[in-house]
Amino acid sequence: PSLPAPDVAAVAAVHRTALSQGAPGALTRIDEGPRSYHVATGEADTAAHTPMDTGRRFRVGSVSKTFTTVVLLQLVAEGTIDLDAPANRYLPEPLPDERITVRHLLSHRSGLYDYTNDMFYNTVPGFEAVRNKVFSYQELLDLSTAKPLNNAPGAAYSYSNTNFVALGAIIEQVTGTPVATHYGQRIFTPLRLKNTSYVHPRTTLSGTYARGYLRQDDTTLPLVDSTEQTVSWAQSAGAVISNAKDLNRFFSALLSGKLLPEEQLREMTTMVPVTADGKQSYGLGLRGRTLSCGTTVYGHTGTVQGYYTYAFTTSDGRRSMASLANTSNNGTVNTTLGATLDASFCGTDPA
Ligand SMILES: CC1(C)S[C@@H]2[C@H](NC(=O)CCCC[C@H](NC(=O)C[NH3+])C(=O)[O-])C(=O)N2[C@H]1C(=O)[O-]
Repeated sequence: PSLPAPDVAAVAAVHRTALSQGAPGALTRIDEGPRSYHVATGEADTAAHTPMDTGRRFRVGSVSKTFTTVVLLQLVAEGTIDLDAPANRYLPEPLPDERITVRHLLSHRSGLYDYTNDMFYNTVPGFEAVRNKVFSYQELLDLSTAKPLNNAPGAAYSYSNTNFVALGAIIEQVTGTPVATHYGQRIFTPLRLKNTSYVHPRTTLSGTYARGYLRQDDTTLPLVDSTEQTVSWAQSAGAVISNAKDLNRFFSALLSGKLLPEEQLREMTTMVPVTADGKQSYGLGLRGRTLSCGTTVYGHTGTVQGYYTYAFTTSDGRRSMASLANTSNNGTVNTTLGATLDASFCGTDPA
């Protein structure tokens, strides 16, 4: 069944609301076959007063988790990794519970504590303390395993960056190759994602990009320019840089079966509800959202200092949308930006 046309006016209204709530700028790009729709609002750089445009690159945060999942599941398809094996079979140093499997990591059911809870408890001091730091995977895993598991492995969904740091460590341990090489060879190059990169631990963005602005916990204080950082606290859990066109191409290719064999795509899109209303779900490195019109879209969200991202596509990959607001530590903006999904896929503003 064909979807109603995107409501571009509603997308623009969502952007205006996000700006009224503190975002310097916002962009949304929708792609459907040869057609693309562009909405850009506000500023990409508040010092230079550079207007936002939909071609600009940005830090995608946890949307990186879906890229990591594609690499991992390609290794599963190649017979290198067994989804239901203990993660400890593939890690250089063991996690504290042998029952944690690779699948638990991909579905946030391992119970591993998320070290960013402590790292960013105080938003700006926490960020300033790590923005130029380079961590090893093991240092991040050690921060997590210093705390008890949130739940017994497999017993519950508990989202944790630690899971995708462990998966990055597994990829590098079993292949002897950095994740950056796998992202490039397996995804960026074949899909011609010319505006997508993994440059950890470099702190700068290349090409044309949106600057990111972190709101302080004391919201009366000015925004902090958080554009330059290593994102070493996240790496395979959050350090990819991309733009809206590339994210749309990535998620369309993924859901239309161009990146994974059928068996692995089926595993990835086997969704488990994670909200009481069942409208939000998680599969393997993939979020599902059932929208106001009943359409379910698949993708991921991202929160990294100065950048909120939504990147989703339809179950057949025919229509994709990527939205960015260049601020963070502002839950109101993050929730508001999510309404671009309904405007883009349901053709209505849910308000
Ligand atoms: C589950 C999430 C929301 S959090 C997770 C990951 N991002 C982080 O873990 C960063 C957390 C701190 C970010 C910071 N917040 C604070 O410092 C608050 N004290 C800010 O807003 O810039 C990502 O991305 N995921 C999002 C996701 O998957 O959507």
